[in-house]
Amino acid sequence: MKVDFAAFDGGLVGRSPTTMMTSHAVSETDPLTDVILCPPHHLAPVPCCAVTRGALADGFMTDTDEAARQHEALARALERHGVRCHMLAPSPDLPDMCFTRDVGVSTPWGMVALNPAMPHRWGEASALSRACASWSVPVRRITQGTIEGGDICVAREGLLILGLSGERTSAAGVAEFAAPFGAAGWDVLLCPFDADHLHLDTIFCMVDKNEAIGCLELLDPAFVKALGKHGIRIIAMPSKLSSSLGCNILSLGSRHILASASDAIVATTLREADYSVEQVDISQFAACGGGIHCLTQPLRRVPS
Ligand SMILES: NC(=[NH2+])NCCC[C@H](N)C(=O)O
Repeated sequence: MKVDFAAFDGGLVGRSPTTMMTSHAVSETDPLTDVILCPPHHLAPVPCCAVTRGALADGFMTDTDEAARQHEALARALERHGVRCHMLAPSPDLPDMCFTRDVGVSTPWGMVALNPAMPHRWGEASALSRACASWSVPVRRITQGTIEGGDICVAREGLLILGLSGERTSAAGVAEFAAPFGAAGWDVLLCPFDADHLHLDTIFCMVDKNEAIGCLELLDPAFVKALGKHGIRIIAMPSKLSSSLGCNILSLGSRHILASASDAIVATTLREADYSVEQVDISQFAACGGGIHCLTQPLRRVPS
């Protein structure tokens, strides 16, 4: 099937020569081949999370041109690593739409369109479903409760991790999303955390099959212990990275990491641990509550 990217008015349209698109991921750290992004044409600070409320109190206003430059640089960094970027068409009434992570997840059984808790984000899941239909990518939709992608970590084959702050992701959303994983024999670990941190991915992200970075003091001790039992080690990061979005990284696979330029400690620590790290400036997005992990929705990872 030939995909007509001319139908989209996103800033980077036409960059993906893909003819056949597939949604598939069994981990957060297998080599990434395809990602869904959305240009930040209509990015605006919505006072729906602690970080953005703080930015607004400090007088922050989005600089649309700068946000577009930063997003282009992120897309270029992904492409340099061989990742194909598929663009959603940004919608003027969806100010958080560039945070594509939150509205869909690729699983071993294909794409799941999620059910965001925030009313201003409901239209994003429908937009994703429409784009997937145009790409002939089948989509299953969550219908019970709420669940956002920042709380979902398909850690590795056999292990699903779900964040539960009680604000964005609900027990009913977790139950529906986790059901196929449980049925396939996967372990499901829940990580309760303080809603001030918005999503699990602001305080915990996988960097390799058996390794994660995390703001250790903000993570539930029982969760940390359970991860240890699964052989997953957490490289501790300072708690302040939750609000700077520094912990919110993307694994490109094979120990290659995209990280924010804001916090040198992530890059330094990971390089010392034998990762290669590329840093990009995402300050416009961080002020709106999201980082690199939030800006990227993996569509396909190929198990190494
Ligand atoms: N996966 C994430 N941490 N996403 C951040 C989303 C930020 C967005 N302003 C919201 O509050 O919904």
